[in-house]
Amino acid sequence: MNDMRIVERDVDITENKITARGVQVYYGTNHALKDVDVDILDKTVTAFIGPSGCGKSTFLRCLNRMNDTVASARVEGEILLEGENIYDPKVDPVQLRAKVGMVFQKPNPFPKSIYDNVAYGPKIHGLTRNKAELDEIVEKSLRRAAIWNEVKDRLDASGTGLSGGQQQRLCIARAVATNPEVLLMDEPCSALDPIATAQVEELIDELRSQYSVVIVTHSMQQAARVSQKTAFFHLGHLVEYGETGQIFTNPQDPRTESYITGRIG
Ligand SMILES: Nc1ncnc2c1ncn2[C@@H]1O[C@H](COP(=O)(O)OP(=O)(O)OP(=O)(O)O)[C@@H](O)[C@H]1O
Repeated sequence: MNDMRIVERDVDITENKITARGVQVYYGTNHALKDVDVDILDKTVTAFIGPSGCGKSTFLRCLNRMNDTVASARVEGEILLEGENIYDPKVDPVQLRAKVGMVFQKPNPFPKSIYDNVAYGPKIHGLTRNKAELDEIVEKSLRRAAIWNEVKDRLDASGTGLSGGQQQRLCIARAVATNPEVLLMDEPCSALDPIATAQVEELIDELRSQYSVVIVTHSMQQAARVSQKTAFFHLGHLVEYGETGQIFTNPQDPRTESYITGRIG
């Protein structure tokens, strides 16, 4: 793949956060993802785009072993997080998911207080020694998710009582509370109105100063607005990966061109 060579040439290898090589995913006999190679960079937003059913979410879920929870799913190949194989039997998937956090399509706060939603991860992973440290992490995470000012006076209120956009930012606060290295977002704005979408997109841009962010989106406009790198998937193949501007203005593969010009979808 030409674009892989461009990335390898232009980017200092130390900036690589995740390296995937020869990744195959099967659901029973359905070969859903075929021989995917990609380098996901640190402090970068990478968008996964492509028509429905092409394997975007499947690949995203490989990156924190969420596919482990699907009985029929089988993953082959190699996925390295900072050089370590995340599928090594020694790796605890729960610990992995603290390092590679995930935000889902539909905001899914726990039916607990706003405070407890954010405190949950640091508590189960033993990241704090006392209440003062936990308070500090909760505040820092809510600030990072740009929702602190809206909730600071009602931290004991239920997370499920917030608006959809606030719930999604609360879920982002929950994901960053365990100090992850990578944030995976599966269509994080699809249940949000345009104002909440704009807020979350702005937040994604801010988050990239600290994390490697990977976002699955159906919206090419969103991919163009928020990402620096884009990967185009089609029928289980990663067809093209490169600079977002280049993918949208000068795609190298005719399938990418057909998709971005609306001829396949
Ligand atoms: N839990 C599952 N069990 C069985 N097959 C699945 C499962 N999840 C996905 N698949 C299959 O894997 C293929 C890729 O699906 P996937 O959800 O990854 O695509 P996608 O590009 O994210 O699609 P969409 O944009 O519609 O969400 C499809 O053929 C789908 O039917």
